[in-house]
Amino acid sequence: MQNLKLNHFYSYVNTASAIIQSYDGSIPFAHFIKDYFSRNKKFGSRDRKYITQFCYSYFRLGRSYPQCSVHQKILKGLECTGFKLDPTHVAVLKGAALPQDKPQKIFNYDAPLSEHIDQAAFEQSHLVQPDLFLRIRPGNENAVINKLQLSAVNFTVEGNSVRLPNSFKAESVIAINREAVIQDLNSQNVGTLLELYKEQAAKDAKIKVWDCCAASGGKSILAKDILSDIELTVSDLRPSIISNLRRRFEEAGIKRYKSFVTDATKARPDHLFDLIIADVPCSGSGTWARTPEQLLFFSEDKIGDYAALQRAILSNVIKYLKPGGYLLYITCSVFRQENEDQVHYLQEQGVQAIQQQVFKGYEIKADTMFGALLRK
Ligand SMILES: C[S@@+](CC[C@H](N)C(=O)[O-])C[C@H]1O[C@@H](n2cnc3c(N)ncnc32)[C@H](O)[C@@H]1O
Repeated sequence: MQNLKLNHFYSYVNTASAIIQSYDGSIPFAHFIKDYFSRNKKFGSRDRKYITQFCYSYFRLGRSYPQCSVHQKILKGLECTGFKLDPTHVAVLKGAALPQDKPQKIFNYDAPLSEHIDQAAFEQSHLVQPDLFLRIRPGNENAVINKLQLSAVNFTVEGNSVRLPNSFKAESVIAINREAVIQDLNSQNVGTLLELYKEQAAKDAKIKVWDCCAASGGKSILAKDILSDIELTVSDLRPSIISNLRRRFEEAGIKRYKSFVTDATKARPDHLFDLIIADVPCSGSGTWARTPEQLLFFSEDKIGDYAALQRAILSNVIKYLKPGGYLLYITCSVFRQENEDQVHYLQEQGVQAIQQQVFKGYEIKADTMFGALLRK
């Protein structure tokens, strides 16, 4: 990075600035910039890498420096993310100065955060991209570790979690979904609540599990790996999501399950469940170090919309819990309204909280998640 020729540096700042100014937040920035490069073929892979990095450095500052130009914010973002700027770099600002103060409004929302989240540390964590994580599936520990060793990538292993550099193409080395799943560390750690369920739940019959917001089935595969012998039902809102899930389950070797397309606020499954997993749609605010454009484009009033949708899903699905059945509520949000307040709401409906926890990712280069295990 620091060997970058000055004329290239200036050109990348100008291009990143133009891209940022044409982006309106309506699609993820990763898709937007991919599309931009596919329309603008003159950029080689090195150019694309730098321009992308320059754009993300800008977004990582969130709403800090509202008085500054896009060029100033790109340079300040680079400085805050470890690029050593000298006066020749700053010359691209054509006489304007680089702000000297630290970024103050990276995560600039008034809504209260969940308990025990260190606001300052959480805010600063957005300057760093989280790592890539694999969860090794049972029985594949040696195979996965051997393959990673042969690939010469730098990695660390803790239990069955593997931490890798973000640029690593895991699918070129590992049979993804069969041997290991790509899953953020704290999404994996939510599994501790499934372990708790396993300790507490009756063991006399096959556990009936409904993953009511299944997406491509990350939590279902986790549940299958932890609870083993389950009768699994999955559902989500759109057919395309369920067909992705089917593909993934095939790779994962999960053959026996029921799937259907339904709105979980209105779903009417034909039987009751021992365990419902509600990994609900949410602000995603615990994951914005991966998608820092959200720091600029997410508007606070959407928190209430998500909270209302979550409540509608919860108030419907708890009807399909057996008496004594368990609910695993999960978000990747840091906002109290989507987390503890929803647990409180469930308690008001007569569902008892067994354990709730913020899985903090901001000090360990991972996402922040919230999970609660409740019992009807
Ligand atoms: C956080 S994601 C679930 C992630 C998934 N559990 C995993 O681990 O990969 C939330 C999912 O809820 C789905 N969803 C949103 N609104 C819904 C609704 N009203 N009913 C059912 N699913 C919904 C979305 O399509 C999305 O796939």
